[in-house]
Amino acid sequence: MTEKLWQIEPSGPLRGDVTVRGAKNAVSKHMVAAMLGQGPSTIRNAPDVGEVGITTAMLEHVGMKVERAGDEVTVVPGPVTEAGVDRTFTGLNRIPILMLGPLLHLAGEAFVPLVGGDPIGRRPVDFHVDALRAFGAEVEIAHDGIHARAKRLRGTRINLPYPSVGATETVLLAAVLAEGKTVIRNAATEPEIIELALFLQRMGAGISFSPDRRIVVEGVDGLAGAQTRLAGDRIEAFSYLVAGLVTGGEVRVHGCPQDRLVTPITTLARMGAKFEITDDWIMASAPNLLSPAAVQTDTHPGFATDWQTPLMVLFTQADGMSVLHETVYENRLAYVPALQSMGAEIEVYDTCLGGPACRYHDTGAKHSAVVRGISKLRGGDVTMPDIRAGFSAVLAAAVANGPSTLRGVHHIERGYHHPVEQFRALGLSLRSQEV
Ligand SMILES: CC(=O)N[C@H]1[C@@H](OP(=O)(O)OP(=O)(O)OC[C@H]2O[C@@H](n3ccc(=O)[nH]c3=O)[C@H](O)[C@@H]2O)O[C@H](CO)[C@@H](O)[C@@H]1O
Ligand SMILES: C=C(OP(=O)(O)O)C(=O)O
Repeated sequence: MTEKLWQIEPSGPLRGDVTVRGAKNAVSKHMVAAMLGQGPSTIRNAPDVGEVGITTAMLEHVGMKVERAGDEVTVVPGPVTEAGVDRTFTGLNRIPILMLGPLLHLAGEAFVPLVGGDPIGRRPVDFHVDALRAFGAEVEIAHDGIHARAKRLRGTRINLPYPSVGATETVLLAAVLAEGKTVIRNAATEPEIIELALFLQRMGAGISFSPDRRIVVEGVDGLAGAQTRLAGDRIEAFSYLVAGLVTGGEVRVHGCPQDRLVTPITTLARMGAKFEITDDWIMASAPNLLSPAAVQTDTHPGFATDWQTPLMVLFTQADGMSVLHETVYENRLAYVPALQSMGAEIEVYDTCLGGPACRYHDTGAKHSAVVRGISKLRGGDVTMPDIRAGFSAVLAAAVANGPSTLRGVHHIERGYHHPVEQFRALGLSLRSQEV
């Protein structure tokens, strides 16, 4: 078995232009929604990432046709040939759980294997299961996945215990073709949810947004195919802006609208970063040493958990003690030992630091961090545990004193569009090797 690894030499300030495409999750979810159309749907500005390949194979397995041409993905719905996602997809990503609702609409029954995604917490799917049961589906949880059955889903009232992104999407995908009205309370409002809802509306769904995290869906009898162009990935955009800042350089990110980055731009500006923002691009630079900060991750419009890992590396280069409180996933600081092994002075705690108590306050989960800057980082040999932690390892390697070897590169390739080319264009000495 060969392993791909990246050899990184610190190369001074990273400078230049990066263009981001749509988010890995957004493409996959639009593809799942497209299964419900009575004609083909086309999704533009799709990134060239591993995640799209996985989701393509899942859709093809159940009978859909998927065509890729440049940055376009076209889904041509066909009769469901297999009312379930194959067990070979177990653990590959989190998309199968979103296919339950659509498969129930199309085939009256569905099986999905255990979902994966990054190992950043327990990530249960109880909200999804409870919601589908509320729609009238019979759902049985087996050791290897979830079986569901329903003649016709009926609109219902769902009050999510937490504004879960995935569960809100499960409800949307079930509600659009359910009989009657569905009201989702405590819905997630992340830009990717709005983007998916707009696409469903284009397909003919009856969706309205109400104040206080409430979404109302009037079920319709059929949906048509639709076309859309995805907005740029806000996680990727933020990560490259930080790549410039952390190395004392300046990265100009194209393709991600400013309104997706309001919160982290303000966070970085409070630390002393200077921004130039136009309708087409955003550029960040740090003329002086950055100040430390206290940041708590949260659901939208708060500071997203997926922005946390690059910020942690930036904290190691800020002038003083910073605090990070992760409130979305209990195990999302599991990558900290890798940064510590490269010299980062970070301590993790099981208490809620720098913000009010969160769901994890008495669980023993180490979900707060205190970071001492400026930490002198040294090169290391690090295995990436997940996609966002992987990006932080690249940033740490870029500012370290000495070369680094990074393993587990497939995590980054699952979601970042052509990362080797992007980093090299910014001036990073990065050698990709199969060993
Ligand atoms: C494929 C995808 O879109 N991934 C994103 C999605 O993950 P994902 O949709 O899995 O994240 P959720 O918003 O559902 O999770 C938020 C919190 O709710 C909990 N929860 C969720 C569902 C459930 O049934 N029960 C439950 O307890 C989770 O464990 C977590 O603590 O949103 C996250 C939060 O913005 C992002 O970090 C991920 O990149
Ligand atoms: C956690 C993430 O992805 P997934 O939910 O697919 O694991 C992520 O994109 O940061």
